[in-house]
Amino acid sequence: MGSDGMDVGFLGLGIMGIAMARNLLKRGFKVTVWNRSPAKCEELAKEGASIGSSPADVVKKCPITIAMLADPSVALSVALGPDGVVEGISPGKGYVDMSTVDSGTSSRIAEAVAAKGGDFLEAPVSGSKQPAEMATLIILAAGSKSLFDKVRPAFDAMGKKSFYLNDVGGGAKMKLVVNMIMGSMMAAFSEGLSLADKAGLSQQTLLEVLELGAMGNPMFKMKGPSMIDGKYTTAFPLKHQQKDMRLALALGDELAQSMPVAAAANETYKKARSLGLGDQDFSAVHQALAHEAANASDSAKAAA
Ligand SMILES: NC(=O)C1=CN([C@@H]2O[C@H](COP(=O)(O)OP(=O)(O)OC[C@H]3O[C@@H](n4cnc5c(N)ncnc54)[C@H](OP(=O)(O)O)[C@@H]3O)[C@@H](O)[C@H]2O)C=CC1
Ligand SMILES: O=CC(=O)O
Repeated sequence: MGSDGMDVGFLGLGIMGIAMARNLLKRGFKVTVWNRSPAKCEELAKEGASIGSSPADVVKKCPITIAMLADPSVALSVALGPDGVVEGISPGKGYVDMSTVDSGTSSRIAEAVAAKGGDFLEAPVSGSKQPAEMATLIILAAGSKSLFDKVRPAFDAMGKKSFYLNDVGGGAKMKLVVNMIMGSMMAAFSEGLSLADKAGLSQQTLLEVLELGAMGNPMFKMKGPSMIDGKYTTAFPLKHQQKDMRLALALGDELAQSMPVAAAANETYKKARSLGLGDQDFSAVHQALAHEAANASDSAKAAA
């Protein structure tokens, strides 16, 4: 399916949003963008985008508006705040929020959009900076089925597979489960690298052993070598991974689902944030463990 010159609004040009909006432009969509920091809009304007003056302005200009924003409080303020999305909604307009948020946030936005006669779809994505650039995201949509069908060409321009997961909440919850697993895996991987190092083993050999067996996976393969070098170039900011752990744990609380592994991993991400690592890649959780190790060895020296 092609774009047929379809008009789409795009709010939020962070690491993910700028790559996704760029793919829409490349596939022939007419894109109107808005971002809190205007410099990023200028960058896309050079590639053919129009710039809206506020979220409400973008929604008024476009039949469908997509958002990719930091977290629940930002998603709520951009949707419901002054000059926000809901101010621009009128019957027939569609709003697609692709940010990773909890289902309660999504439902509040859905209700406000519906009250103005609009359609709402939540559509968080699995896949990081590179899949966003390569248009290979996995899209986890839920909400209005007719809006899902209408926005499908745009999803196809940004991703490799789109799931329709029924009522609002289905996409948000699926994304949180997936990222809770990813965050726990990364924390365990970081502990393993640190333990191997302390045990006098080659971390490089550990990577090779993992890769050859059933635990081999693209994430360890891609992130492992730079983690060994202590480099954490941001693709998925650690502060967002910790937000996802927190939201997944809240879902577990609500459903009385025991999640001891995720709870322990969350503590490590919190520690990493407290060390000022929130804007680095989530693999910098490895640094928090190195910090613990350095502190432990300082205490041992002091006690000796
Ligand atoms: N990076 C990744 O690998 C992935 C991220 N996600 C999720 O996608 C969403 C976006 O992620 P990502 O692009 O990495 O995040 P970034 O932190 O790079 O971008 C966040 C976006 O939110 C905007 N924003 C932040 N605070 C405010 C505010 N107070 N008011 C208005 N706008 C604001 C930023 O604007 P400004 O430019 O002005 O700061 C920016 O456009 C998050 O929910 C994240 O969890 C999902 C899959 C992968
Ligand atoms: O949310 C992050 C991702 O890589 O997916």
